[in-house]
Amino acid sequence: MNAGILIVLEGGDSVGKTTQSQYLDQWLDGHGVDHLMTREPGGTPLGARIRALLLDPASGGIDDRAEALLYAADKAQHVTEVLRPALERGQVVVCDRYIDSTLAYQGAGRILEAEEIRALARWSTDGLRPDLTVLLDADPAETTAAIEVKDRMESESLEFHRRVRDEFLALAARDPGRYLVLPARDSRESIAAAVRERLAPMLGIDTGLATDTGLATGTGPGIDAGSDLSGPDGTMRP
Ligand SMILES: Nc1ncnc2c1ncn2[C@@H]1O[C@H](COP(=O)(O)OP(=O)(O)OP(=O)(O)O)[C@@H](O)[C@H]1O
Ligand SMILES: Cc1cn([C@H]2C[C@H](O)[C@@H](COP(=O)(O)O)O2)c(=O)[nH]c1=O
Repeated sequence: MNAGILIVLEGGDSVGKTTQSQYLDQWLDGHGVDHLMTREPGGTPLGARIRALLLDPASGGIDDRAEALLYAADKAQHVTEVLRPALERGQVVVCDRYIDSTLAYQGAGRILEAEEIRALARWSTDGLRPDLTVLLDADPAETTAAIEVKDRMESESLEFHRRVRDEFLALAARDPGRYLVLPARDSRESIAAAVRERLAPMLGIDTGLATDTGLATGTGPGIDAGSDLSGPDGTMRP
């Protein structure tokens, strides 16, 4: 039985998961919520080495099933070493990618047998499911295709990334109570506000304002230069 809450950010490559993780991290900090930010693949020392293998274009033609098993190994280690202990401590855990990435990329993207991939994902995570998945949705022609230097997964075809997107949307449609689906090319701040609005009641945060950022005016976020978090005068937007 977990005392904590597992929130997952999902979506295709370059849809803005890291950006939204940073907003969320700052909001949780601002409200004094004991939380942990992590990601897959690469949320453990072993996972970091698996991630490097999986994403390096020099790894070349990794067999599809070998790829699925490497992602599964990363998950198993991450659940045991990081996710379960944090949830048992009662922390709010925010994870950049989780099971749905396996179902979407290995299942739909690589066209592996869906039931086998589901079983592998369940087994590797020891049945640990997210409390909420935030799916950032965008046409990969606008996101993945625009990446200048691509890793091994990002280098897959547009058709591959379209299958991935369609599977993410299908997973969300099957279980709408556990998903928040947001258009990934809306403004960064409006996406962050929608995430906060959904999470506040789950976390018992009384924001007072739906637009609450959890940040004091004038505290600078560590978000990239493309961010629209700060207003024209450098202060936080309300
Ligand atoms: N809402 C948005 N609208 C337009 N551009 C955005 C938005 N959010 C983030 N970006 C930009 O898109 C790029 C990718 O963002 P980010 O790194 O957050 O995505 P990601 O999903 O974490 O990527 P990856 O798949 O590599 O992990 C960055 O240049 C970022 O500034
Ligand atoms: C967890 C997981 C990830 N992937 C893919 C998705 C991305 O292309 C990369 C991870 O890169 P990011 O910069 O962290 O987004 O790996 C996957 O295919 N299967 C998975 O289970």
